[in-house]
Amino acid sequence: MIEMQEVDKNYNDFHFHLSMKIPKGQITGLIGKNGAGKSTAIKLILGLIKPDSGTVKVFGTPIKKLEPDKKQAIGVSLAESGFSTQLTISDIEQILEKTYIHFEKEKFEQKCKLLNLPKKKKLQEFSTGMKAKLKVLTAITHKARLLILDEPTLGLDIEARTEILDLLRDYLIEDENRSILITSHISADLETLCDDIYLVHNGKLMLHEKIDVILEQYGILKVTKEQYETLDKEAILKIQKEAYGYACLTNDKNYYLENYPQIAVENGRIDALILMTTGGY
Ligand SMILES: Nc1ncnc2c1ncn2[C@@H]1O[C@H](COP(=O)(O)OP(=O)(O)OP(=O)(O)O)[C@@H](O)[C@H]1O
Repeated sequence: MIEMQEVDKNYNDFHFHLSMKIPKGQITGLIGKNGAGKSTAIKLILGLIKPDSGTVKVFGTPIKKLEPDKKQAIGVSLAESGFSTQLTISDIEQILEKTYIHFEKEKFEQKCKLLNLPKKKKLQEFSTGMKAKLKVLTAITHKARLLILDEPTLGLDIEARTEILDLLRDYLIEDENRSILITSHISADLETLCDDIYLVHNGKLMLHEKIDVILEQYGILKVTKEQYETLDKEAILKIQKEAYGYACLTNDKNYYLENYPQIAVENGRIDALILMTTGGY
């Protein structure tokens, strides 16, 4: 669905370099702290900015050369909705109807009701949650095969986040060949949604792993200075100094659970992974 090969983009002192593959039927999470390069990746994929070198293909073709019907098969949700704040949902519905050949009007209206989105209010009167839901809704209601979502749950409370994640799950249930690329800076939401995770930091790939592997095999060992001295460090990826001793990131927690029963081992969670992989030594 998406293939990014050895792509470079330089902004003053920020150097982005990434290769990434998003196959059919998979939800891929692109995660990293603020300023890691997530939006840069999305803009490169959508052809909104040009790479300095490398290639980006969507459906096997550089985005600028995509035929119109293939462009219609991409659903996008970016930081800015692209709609004037003077518009209402009724206005937007008409725009979507004219823009997309496969616009699903009934589904759009039904979901607006379900999500309590008012049809007659102008966007400028919408809350953050309402705007976020509308952005995702416009991306999923024209039978897109690929969704590209930049921080769709940013700044939302748990209820609004759950509603958005449910929309995305329903979208995938409708057709298992669909794919989603979703970015987030710190979010446990992605653990329940994604199949695959790319973790970026300072424009570079720090980790690419299946979510199942992260949850089953990654862990953080909490060790005292004495325990640290005798610890087998073969499967330790990162070490961080703590008040009690050290926190050690491993991709083989079961080895430590079996061989060092006295050591406390926390399960690998995405938030902890971001902190450990981008800090420590
Ligand atoms: N047009 C631009 N000109 C110069 N620098 C830019 C430009 N766009 C982005 N950058 C820089 O690129 C870096 C990565 O920004 P990017 O928006 O991709 O990060 P991000 O991971 O999406 O962050 P956030 O979670 O805060 O949205 C930042 O240092 C940013 O200042």
